[in-house]
Amino acid sequence: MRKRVVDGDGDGGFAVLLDRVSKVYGKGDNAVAALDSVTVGFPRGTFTAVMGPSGSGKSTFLHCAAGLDQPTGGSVRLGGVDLSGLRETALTELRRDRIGFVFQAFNLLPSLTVAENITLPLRLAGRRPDRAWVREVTDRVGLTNRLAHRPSELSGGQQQRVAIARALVTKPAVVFGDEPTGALDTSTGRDVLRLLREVVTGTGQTVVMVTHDPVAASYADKVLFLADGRVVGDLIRPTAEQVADRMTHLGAWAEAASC
Ligand SMILES: Nc1ncnc2c1ncn2[C@@H]1O[C@H](COP(=O)(O)OP(=O)(O)OP(=O)(O)O)[C@@H](O)[C@H]1O
Repeated sequence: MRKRVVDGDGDGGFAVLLDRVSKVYGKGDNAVAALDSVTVGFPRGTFTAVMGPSGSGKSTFLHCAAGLDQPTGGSVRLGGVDLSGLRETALTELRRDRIGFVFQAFNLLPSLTVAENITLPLRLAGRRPDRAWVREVTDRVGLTNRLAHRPSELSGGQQQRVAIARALVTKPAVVFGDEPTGALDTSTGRDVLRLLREVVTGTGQTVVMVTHDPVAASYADKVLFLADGRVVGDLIRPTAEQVADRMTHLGAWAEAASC
């Protein structure tokens, strides 16, 4: 029997809920099933890392969960709202108001100052930035004395902290990270992970992060393992060693499966 997530009151405490989500790229002989009936819920106020071998479907998973890409089957619910029922404008608004993104490559606008980059999502939404809130967010990421600088005048870690402040400024329910520490050195990466951890512990927001790094994953409450577009296991309160061990086995399994 297929597994189903029971969702009593609309979202049942889940910030994001994927129910039998599939994604097939291409058609006929060229069809690739990047996600194969994935059912998983992310409870509010939790930090989840998503891991798996190259090509296992992590990016596709993140894009479908965040409403950046449409599944070919199943449904994604964000805060109780079924994304497949939304028109493009409503989806854009929902993403803007309820979701924050942090990417490996920071994706800051080089010609804008730090302050302008951070408040950009508010201005795009036609909302006047609340000075006290912007101050609090920049304080939290430790950038208050850099507000007039351009991204090129900052280190990689500082640029990623700007990106995190930009992701938090709309007070999103969920922050999605796509390898947020991938371009950073070890100690700067740890600062960013502590910050993401704080987002969950301090304000009860939900973080879902794709990573290749077992140490990064150990900052999460739970690690979800993907292989061949399916969820093949998880670890609760993982240590880096446990994650690395599981990844080694998954990697070997993926290699054997592709032979
Ligand atoms: N636009 C696309 N068209 C066709 N196939 C695609 C497309 N995007 C991804 N795929 C395929 O879907 C599968 C999953 O890809 P995805 O990028 O989600 O994996 P991943 O786990 O994020 O990989 P990596 O760790 O290497 O970034 C792969 O087999 C990939 O080749």
